[in-house]
Amino acid sequence: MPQLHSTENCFVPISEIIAVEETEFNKKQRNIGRWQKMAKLHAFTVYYVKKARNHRWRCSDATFWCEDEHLCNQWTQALKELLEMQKSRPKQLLVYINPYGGKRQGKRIYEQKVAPLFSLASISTDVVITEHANHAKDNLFEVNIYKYDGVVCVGGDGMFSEVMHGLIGRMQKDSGIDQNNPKASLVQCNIRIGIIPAGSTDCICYSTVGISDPVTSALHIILGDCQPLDVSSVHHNNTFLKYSVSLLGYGFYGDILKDSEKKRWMGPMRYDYSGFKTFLSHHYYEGTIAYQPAKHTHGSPRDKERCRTGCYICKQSEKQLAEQSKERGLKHEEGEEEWKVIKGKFLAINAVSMSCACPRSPKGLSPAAHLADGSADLILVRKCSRFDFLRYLVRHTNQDDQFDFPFVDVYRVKCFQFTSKLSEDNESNVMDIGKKRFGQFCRDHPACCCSIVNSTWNCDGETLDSSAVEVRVHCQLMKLFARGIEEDCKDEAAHSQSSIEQLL
Ligand SMILES: Nc1ncnc2c1ncn2[C@@H]1O[C@H](COP(=O)(O)OP(=O)(O)OP(=O)(O)O)[C@@H](O)[C@H]1O
Ligand SMILES: CCCCCCCCCCCCC/C=C/[C@@H](O)[C@H](CO)NC(C)=O
Ligand SMILES: [Ca+2]
Repeated sequence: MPQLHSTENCFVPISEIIAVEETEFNKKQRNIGRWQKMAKLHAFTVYYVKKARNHRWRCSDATFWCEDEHLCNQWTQALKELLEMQKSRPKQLLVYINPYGGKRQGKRIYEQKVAPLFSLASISTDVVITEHANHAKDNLFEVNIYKYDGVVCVGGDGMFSEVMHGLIGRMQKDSGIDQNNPKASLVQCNIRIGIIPAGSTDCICYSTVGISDPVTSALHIILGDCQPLDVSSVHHNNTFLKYSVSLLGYGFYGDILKDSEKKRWMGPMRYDYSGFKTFLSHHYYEGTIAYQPAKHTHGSPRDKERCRTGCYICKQSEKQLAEQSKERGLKHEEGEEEWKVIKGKFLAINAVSMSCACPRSPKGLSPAAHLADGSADLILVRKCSRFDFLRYLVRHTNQDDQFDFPFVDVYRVKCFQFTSKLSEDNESNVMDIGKKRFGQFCRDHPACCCSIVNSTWNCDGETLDSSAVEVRVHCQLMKLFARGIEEDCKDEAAHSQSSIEQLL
């Protein structure tokens, strides 16, 4: 009876095999004398995902060989057929590379680390190297997107945002939905986006995969992972401004972004420089926030549990969404629910639809936020001393609870509106013109850092023009090639049922 031998003893679920290839078996590689006397050997190599520490994935391989050519072919054929049955895997991808994102390494990263893996997995690609901002977004309105199984962006959060706007915008256009209507039920986008991180913050990649690593992300794309994602729409006066999936930040994060845009030449360091400058300036802003609590979801921003692969809370929201679309026509009760109103002076107003974990802040701005529960966490940091604000910021980087301060409030919301004091004054026409012209800072208290100019909104790394905004979370509006952060990758692999070892 002919036997199959292998170079490695390993246990690999079919779902984690990248490719199977016939191999030239090189006897010289094996320094065992008796092999020299053997008849011609036939071999095939299985490329598979090896899970390393900290959510990092690598491509590993094991070669199997035997003397019987027929047996070897049967194995190769059977494995290839099993791979063909993995229907969620992409075959054709549209790739956009921002050559100027982050440390300007996007093109090199794609060519050296990602393209060889896509080619190993027999994925065909159309690659566009962007020539200017909005190139990818505009292009997505022109190409036949329906022939692709997914769109990949190589760059940072800003590049992802472009691709997301292109895809969501295109879906609404093709379905006749008016994006300017803040109450419109948007059409879900089923074409998945893959992110190859090559930016400065890479928060969306980190929060959905657990690491910013191009090879890991490429492997998630190859395996055909699928992670639904909440998207917030931002409007001003019935005009659509932007979509957001990570941070919508007014005050501190808005000011950092505005300052850092002038320092793009610094690369990722610009955020540290502008962060320090903004921290020292200690500006706070007056305004009114009205929000509707997210009553449909059971979680709370103060939960100890985190959103992880297969998250129960996100699954519940998915079920609710499916029920809602079945009952289409029966309008749901958003308008009837009560609005809560908060007025105050704030150093930062942050609304996050996901944790916003990134290498700078590994647990994120709201560690218990969910990727796909149809809600955002609204974090209000009220006027406090510089020292207290520093304590708050430092808690983004350690294990302590960043919401455990008397000057920080957090709410899980499904929609909110913000109006700055300045625009309220403007609208009610009681604005003192002298204030507008001369006083950048509060004339009553010159040293109090109370800014009577508006801050701007940082929307996933892009500045918005209006300070008054209306924001609504659209549950699971789009999908990524990701699976959320895994609890413990190694254990999961060891417990999987479908494996080569079982087949052997
Ligand atoms: N060829 C290009 N030239 C100039 N700008 C571009 C080009 N291609 C894309 N962009 C724009 O560059 C902006 C920033 O890119 P990207 O997000 O990749 O890097 P980053 O800003 O360094 O990283 P992060 O967003 O993670 O902080 C994007 O908003 C995108 O619109
Ligand atoms: C004195 C210690 C201060 C440490 C403060 C660390 C906090 C860093 C938290 C960064 C969160 C970033 C959230 C993501 C925002 C992105 O959308 C955006 C675009 O990439 N990035 C930024 C920096 O605005
Ligand atoms: Ca969410």
